[in-house]
Amino acid sequence: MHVSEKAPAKINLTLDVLYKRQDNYHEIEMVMTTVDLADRLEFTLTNDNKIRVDSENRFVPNDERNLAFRAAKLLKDRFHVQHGARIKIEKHIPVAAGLAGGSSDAAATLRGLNRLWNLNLSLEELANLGSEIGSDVSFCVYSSTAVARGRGEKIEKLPAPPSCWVVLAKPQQGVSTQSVYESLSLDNIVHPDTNGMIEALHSGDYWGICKRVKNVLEAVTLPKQPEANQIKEQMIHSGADAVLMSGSGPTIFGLVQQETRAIRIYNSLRGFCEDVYVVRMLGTESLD
Ligand SMILES: C[C@](O)(CO)[C@H](O)COP(=O)(O)OP(=O)(O)OC[C@H]1O[C@@H](n2ccc(N)nc2=O)[C@H](O)[C@@H]1O
Ligand SMILES: Nc1ncnc2c1ncn2[C@@H]1O[C@H](COP(=O)(O)OP(=O)(O)OP(=O)(O)O)[C@@H](O)[C@H]1O
Repeated sequence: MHVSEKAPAKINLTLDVLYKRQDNYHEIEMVMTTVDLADRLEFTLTNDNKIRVDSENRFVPNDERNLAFRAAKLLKDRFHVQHGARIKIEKHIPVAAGLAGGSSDAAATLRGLNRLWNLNLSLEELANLGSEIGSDVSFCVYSSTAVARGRGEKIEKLPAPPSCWVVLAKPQQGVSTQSVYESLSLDNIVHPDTNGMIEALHSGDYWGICKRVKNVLEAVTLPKQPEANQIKEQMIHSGADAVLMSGSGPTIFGLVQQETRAIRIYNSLRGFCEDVYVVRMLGTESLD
């Protein structure tokens, strides 16, 4: 028996850091949505009581370090599941990019195995379990549009942004999320207008959304990433409606309404950046 799940990439429309907590995580507030760049996962029921992951990607481990493996193990242990599963991951989301690829695979695994193993858990229960794996996993369980608070696990759903094109470009040099948070200076942060962004989403105001995109982690990552700066400048120069770094980076995304302009931006980046994509904004659950 097989089931399959789509694991979409997320982008941050805002990312704000409020303070550093006692547990060394940061209290954050961020508006996130999803784009139609997705990994595909297939789950096969096995009788051997084992979990096996196969990602066929040299940057992704297939053992217990894989976030999909950890999600499967968590479900299996917590609910005393006596079956096994083979998890095949077809990677399309670039790795260590700020697009929550691993978190989305973990979330898709929670949804997929919930079905394969007939556990009948709600999305809310899966999202709570997901927070034990990583801060972005709860959001990825819903894979819609939401404001995330706490360390990222408190999710309040929002309407999807108006339909548009999203150009994504990933510089070659990756970043470590942990070191980005550690290097952030909490003085002099210029905070995003999160409430304004939430209102713009409620009223379907595309230009209001574009005007308010902001990520405070850009201040850490961009000075160390000349390629990301070059991509940002090129996207602005080529007429993107809004340009921002996603998550802790280094991927830069641009929002565009017109397809012809999205393709022009894509072509202008291809000369110096290998990882460039043009996809549709998703924003709502479309997980099949
Ligand atoms: C940058 C974002 O991707 C934005 O969505 C997330 O905040 C990070 O999500 P993630 O990769 O799932 O993060 P985790 O695997 O939970 O944490 C990685 C590391 O990031 C730091 N971290 C993460 C989340 C948070 N609210 N505060 C933090 O300081 C911690 O040092 C942690 O050890
Ligand atoms: N299923 C997976 N897909 C991708 N990376 C994975 C997976 N499982 C574990 N990893 C490891 O996690 C690390 C981060 O990968 P990921 O693609 O999730 O980063 P990211 O997009 O920056 O995440 P985030 O935006 O949540 O910080 C990689 O170094 C990779 O080895």
